[in-house]
This record gives sequence, structure tokens and C-alpha cells, in this order.
Amino acid sequence: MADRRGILIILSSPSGAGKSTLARRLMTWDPTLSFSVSATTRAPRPGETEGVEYFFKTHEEFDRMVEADEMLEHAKVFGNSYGTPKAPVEAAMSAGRDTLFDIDWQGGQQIRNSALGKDVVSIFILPPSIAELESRLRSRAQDSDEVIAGRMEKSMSEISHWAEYDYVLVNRDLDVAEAELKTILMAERARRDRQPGLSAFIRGLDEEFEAR
Ligand SMILES: Nc1ncnc2c1ncn2[C@@H]1O[C@H](COP(=O)(O)OP(=O)(O)OP(=O)(O)O)[C@@H](O)[C@H]1O
Ligand SMILES: Nc1nc2c(ncn2[C@@H]2O[C@H](COP(=O)(O)O)[C@@H](O)[C@H]2O)c(=O)[nH]1
Repeated sequence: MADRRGILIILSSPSGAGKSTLARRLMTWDPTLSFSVSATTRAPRPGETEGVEYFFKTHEEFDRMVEADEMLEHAKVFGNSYGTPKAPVEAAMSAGRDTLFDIDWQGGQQIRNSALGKDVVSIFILPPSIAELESRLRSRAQDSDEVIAGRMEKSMSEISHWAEYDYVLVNRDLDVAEAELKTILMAERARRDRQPGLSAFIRGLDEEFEAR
């Protein structure tokens, strides 16, 4: 058991705003971060690998995980089931590793309201415009027109949850958004480490003072 708990960093946004892209950049910047690989009943997209982007499950397998209480949270998103397997998150937490989640607002709410809620830092990512959101979904070239239309239709209702988050940032320029995310993470880590780190440091100052 580590002497500090990991932070749960939740990224949510309407589909296509850039969560996965930003999450990948953060993981490259800090490989000690643990990425929470979700389970889903969605079919794999070309290039997606089992256990990397997702654990791809049948509906029966997914329901079994839910019934066995193996999910930290789960929700129906755009007609498919998505959920966060609990065990890897608990393992990362007790090892003191910070975990990054790319999940929707329903999952964000469930984790915030769980026993782990006090360790959550949540960040909502907005697109610069609705037109740009659609253009990103189209240029990603991973989903059919029908799927894109369904996601666009839900975009404003997803965005309506922005105020539930600790931070909100606009992903206009990727480098700027990445820098903002890093700043948030560094500040939150400094806050988390303040207590144990500072007490020991101040004890040292006290000993030095007494020895004078
Ligand atoms: N700042 C940006 N400027 C231009 N394109 C971007 C920017 N951020 C992300 N993109 C592009 O937009 C597309 C959607 O990004 P991404 O897949 O990361 O979105 P997402 O929020 O994870 O979507 P989903 O919720 O569907 O998983 C990708 O093709 C990505 O390269
Ligand atoms: N509540 C959860 N939402 C999740 C999880 N994993 C992903 N997601 C969200 O689903 C949509 C669609 O993702 P896509 O990969 O099909 O484009 C997106 O908003 C994800 O953030 C999860 O475990 N729980």
C-alpha cells in the first residue's frame, strides 16, 4: 500500500471533442499515469485492439460483469453499454498511481458519488463550436453518417452537464488544451501531496530551528 492515494482524473465531453486524443497525449507525457480501459459492447473500430482502447464484450459478458459487481460505473451511451472495470482502478489507487478516465457524464456522476468520489478531479472538454465538433467526427472517419448524426443530436444534452465538473476547457488548439490539462494535473498533485510532504518538511525545519 502506497503512502498516498492516486487521483482519479475524469475526462468527459460530447463525442468528438477530443478526449481520447488528449488522454493519449497525457499518457505520453506521464507514463506513470494508469489509463482506465473500459469495457464496451460496441464493435471494435478498424485499428482498435482488445485491451488497449477497450475490452470488447458481448451483451451477456457485459451484463455478467455488472451482476458480479465488477464495474465501478456503467452506462448506456449512444445505444451501447460502456463500463469501468473496478479491479484495475483499485489496484492503481492503492499503488498511489493516478488514473485517467475517458467516460461520459453518467459515468462521471457515478464515480463522483461513489466511495472514491473524494479522490476525483473532473474535467469537461468543450469543442470550439458545434460545426467543428461535427467536422472532427467526420474527419475521424470511424463512424457511419447515421452514428455521427446520433452523436451530434446528443451533443448539446451532453454539454449541458459541464457545470458538474471541477474544470472546463475548450479544445480549440490541441497544444493549448494539452498544456491546460497538464497544469490542472500538476496543481492537483501539488494539492494532494501537500499534507504528507509538507508535514515532513516542516518537521525538518523545526529540528533545524531547535538545533540552532
Ligand atoms: N484541437 C483539435 N483540433 C483539431 N482536431 C482535433 C483536435 N482535438 C482532436 N481532434 C481530432 O478530432 C477527432 C475526434 O477526437 P477524439 O477521438 O479524441 O474525440 P473523443 O472526444 O475521444 O470522441 P469519442 O467521445 O467519440 O470517443 C480526431 O480525429 C482527433 O484527431
Ligand atoms: N460511462 C462510461 N462512458 C464511457 C466509458 N468508456 C467510454 N465511454 C464514453 O462513451 C462515448 C463513446 O465512446 P466511443 O469510443 O464509442 O466513441 C464517449 O463519450 C466515451 O467517453 C465507460 O467506461 N463508461
